Amino acid sequence: MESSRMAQKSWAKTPLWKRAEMLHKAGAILKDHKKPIAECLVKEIAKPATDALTEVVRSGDFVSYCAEEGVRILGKGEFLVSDSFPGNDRTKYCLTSKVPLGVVLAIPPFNYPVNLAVSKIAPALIAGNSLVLKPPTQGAVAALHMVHCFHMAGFPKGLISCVTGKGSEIGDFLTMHPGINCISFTGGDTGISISKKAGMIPLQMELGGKDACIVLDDADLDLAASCIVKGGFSYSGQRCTAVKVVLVVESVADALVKQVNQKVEKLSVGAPEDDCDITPVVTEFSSNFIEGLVMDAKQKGATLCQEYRREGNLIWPLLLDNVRSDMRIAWEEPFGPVLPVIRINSVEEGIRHCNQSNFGLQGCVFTKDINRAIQISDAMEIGTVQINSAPARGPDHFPFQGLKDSGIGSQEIANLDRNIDDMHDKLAL
Ligand SMILES: NC(=O)c1ccc[n+]([C@@H]2O[C@H](COP(=O)([O-])OP(=O)(O)OC[C@H]3O[C@@H](n4cnc5c(N)ncnc54)[C@H](O)[C@@H]3O)[C@@H](O)[C@H]2O)c1
Repeated sequence: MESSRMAQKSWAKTPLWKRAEMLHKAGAILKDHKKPIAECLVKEIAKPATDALTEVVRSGDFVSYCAEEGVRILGKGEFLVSDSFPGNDRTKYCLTSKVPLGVVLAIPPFNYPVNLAVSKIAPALIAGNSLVLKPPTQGAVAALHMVHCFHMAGFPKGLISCVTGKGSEIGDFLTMHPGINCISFTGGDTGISISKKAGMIPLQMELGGKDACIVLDDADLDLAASCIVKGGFSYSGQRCTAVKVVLVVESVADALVKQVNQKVEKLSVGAPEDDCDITPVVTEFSSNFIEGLVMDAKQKGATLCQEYRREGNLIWPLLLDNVRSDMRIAWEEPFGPVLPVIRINSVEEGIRHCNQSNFGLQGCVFTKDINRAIQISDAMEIGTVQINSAPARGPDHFPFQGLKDSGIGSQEIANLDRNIDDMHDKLAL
């Protein structure tokens, strides 16, 4: 904490163009080291090999993009005159510019230990902050390699510190430390408890989701089924933006379920090294939790479209049809390759289900009627709605944020000028 505080002071005085130059260098080095870092992701979090490489490359690109946008956004200030407000003559002038917050604590989750770390690190650094990174337990080795790339680019060590350890053991020390000036967290409900414990500092929270996919009777069912399978089962469903509940109008439900099932049968199940679609989920605890949700739904009468199968932490993809709202899986986030389908009698019923959730991250609507799609999107109380496309974060420069228990603030570079995580407005009167 002390070295971070000291390093930040001189970093804030480093010219903006120089900060950008170093970030560009770090982005390039990160991409040069994509293979060893991706190998860590494969071993540590069972991410399929190709996706692991994509995560590192996209992270390198994001660092460069941040440097570029940062120079533009932070290079500007504002000039105000007093007579634009009633009752004032032109006797006062106001100059504003952005200044850094200080030490930013960055806590990413296990599912994107590199990308979701970099998406906190790069905006914070370009804005003149220092970083204390607490990587997830699973993914810590990949994160250490990634931080090493920043050090190789010439960033002083104290500026980016990586503190490994279990969140349950070192989390409180870090999040409640008086030397922290901002917390940028991505993860589950832990974020809610952190927000209650943290002091009076800016918080940015990207938390869980229960992304609903509403399918109307006029939808292109083949497209909807492809997006549901991609959205629901990529990285074995361990994505905040995974489709986590399908709400389909009864008249097309049989046809949709049939098409989704046909695609589910084709998913490969096995090792991440073999680039299988479905790989083991992250922990035994997680596997047991997913199994609990499946068994609860089964007991209460859901239709299991495939046989439930599990070997260790490897869970075969499963579609659960005829799920009802008294089942846990209708509301809880499995973070695994199991996807509930709720049949609805009207679009309003689908919107109601979506809005009753305590989450409000993303969702999607499938219909050929774009006017209806926009009206439904507007009615869904969530951060982002995808029309005729699966929920997803990105491209990485798009703003991304959750409502309700899904988060506070938006992390993206497009919002750098409005984003209190990385800087605040300084007034010079
Ligand atoms: N909204 C988003 O952008 C987004 C993106 C990815 C994942 N997620 C969410 O993340 C969750 C899955 O990730 P996870 O299992 O790693 O989440 P998690 O909340 O268990 O852990 C997230 C991070 O918090 C740390 N942590 C744990 N206890 C802590 C404590 N007391 N103090 C400080 N840090 C602590 C963990 O070590 C990890 O680094 C899902 O709920 C998913 O929806 C959200």
